[in-house]
Amino acid sequence: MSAEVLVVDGGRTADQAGRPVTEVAVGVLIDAQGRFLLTSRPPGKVYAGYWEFPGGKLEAGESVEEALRRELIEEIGVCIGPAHAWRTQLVDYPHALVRLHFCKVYAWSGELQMHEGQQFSWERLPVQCAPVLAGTVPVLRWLEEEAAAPR
Ligand SMILES: Nc1nc2c([nH]c(=O)n2[C@@H]2O[C@H](COP(=O)(O)OP(=O)(O)OP(=O)(O)O)[C@@H](O)[C@H]2O)c(=O)[nH]1
Repeated sequence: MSAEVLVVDGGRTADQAGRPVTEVAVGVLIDAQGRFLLTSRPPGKVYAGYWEFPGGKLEAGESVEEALRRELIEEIGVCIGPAHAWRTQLVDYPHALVRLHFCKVYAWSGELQMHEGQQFSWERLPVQCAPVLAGTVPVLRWLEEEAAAPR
């Protein structure tokens, strides 16, 4: 769990007081070879073309796991097994203040299908795709830390 706010684009001080927080469920899908899945943000969305972990906003009444399961079916065509809550990160973008709930996922069914015109890549550290979304960068650091000192 991280209490720090990541402030992105604009060079302002964290001005999150009073802004609504958008809760976002994000999946770190890890395959049998230890690779993780990154997808590019679809055309037409903010930060289109930037690479991120797949996921999306919680709808009213949804848990993080429910939202993640729904989003991944909608966006990449796979139905996930258990979502293991891992870390959270508050990110202050000019367009939104988001709380990212990162979950590790080791099991899913179905073949990857990019339903929104994204690209996908199974990655290892250091990642080869660029640019990476600012809110994704801390996750890569956490993965590095875990690789250096497995829990
Ligand atoms: N999915 C995802 N979103 C991230 C990550 N890192 C990060 O800062 N975000 C931010 O979290 C928010 C997620 O919104 P989204 O646009 O993907 O969600 P969504 O599919 O529900 O959007 P919609 O409103 O178009 O339906 C965006 O502001 C995005 O910039 C990440 O690794 N994965």
